[in-house]
Amino acid sequence: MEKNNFFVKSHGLGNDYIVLDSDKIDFELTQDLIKKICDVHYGIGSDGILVKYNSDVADFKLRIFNPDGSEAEKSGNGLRIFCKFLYDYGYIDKEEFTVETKGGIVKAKIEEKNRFGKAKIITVDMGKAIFNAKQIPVNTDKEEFMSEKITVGDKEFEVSCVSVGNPHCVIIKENLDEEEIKKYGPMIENHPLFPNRINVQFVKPISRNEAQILIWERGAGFTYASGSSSCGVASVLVKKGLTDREIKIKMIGGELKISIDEDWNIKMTGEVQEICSGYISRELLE
Ligand SMILES: N[C@@H](CCC[C@H](N)C(=O)O)C(=O)O
Repeated sequence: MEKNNFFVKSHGLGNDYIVLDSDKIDFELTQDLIKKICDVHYGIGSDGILVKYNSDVADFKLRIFNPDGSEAEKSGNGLRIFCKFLYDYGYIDKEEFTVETKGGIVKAKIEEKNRFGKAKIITVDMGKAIFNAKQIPVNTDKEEFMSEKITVGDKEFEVSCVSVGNPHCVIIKENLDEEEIKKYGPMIENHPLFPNRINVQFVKPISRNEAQILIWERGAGFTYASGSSSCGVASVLVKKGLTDREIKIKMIGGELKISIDEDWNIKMTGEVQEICSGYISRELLE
């Protein structure tokens, strides 16, 4: 196989990722190189990097890197973008297949194609919502960490934590303020309660089936959308009895449909779009 350092950049609702095939790159993806590739001025620019590997337990294996070089267990937009790449670039001709991630094996389904015959709307079975504090993980003796007050800088927040493969800290608000999440998001992400750091969401429930959210992503910062955040928020809203089990999560970048069954299995459906493809320059790699 030719190692030509081919990449594809796509976005899911403005949350953008670069996809690489581990068999087609001739460089080591170090933390410094990940930071450089994700930087919009010195690299290609993206909210993260997705790398394809072969799997022994699923059709494919995916590793997900944040722009600070850390590795994430799961990513909702990342998974839909990765599945589009696999389908569009002929790695698979079935419309349903499985992907191994650090946060578990997921099932994906291409629901709708665009006028070019490429994948457009994808559903991913994201796995189960986990509320057990140790598994999230949260540094606490409590069994779950729901509706708990924590102090962050000069402010107190009521937080509810959940894992959907990766960890989330959900805060229900009457009004959503971008400046506020940009100020407190990084402090909550790095709070001593969260040994693996955490993704942060501010949520305004709108109805039994809709909520608006703002996102501060672990390792990435303020993003326009996040699939796993949408799943985390929906799980907390259902657990608190604030919404039904079919919920539309609205973000700056667009909407995702989330559905959660009685056993806390989560399904996420939404769009993806390719931005560009190319070859990473030798000059960037040296
Ligand atoms: N954008 C993603 C989440 C990516 C991983 C996250 N930053 C983490 O470290 O857990 C999504 O769409 O889910």
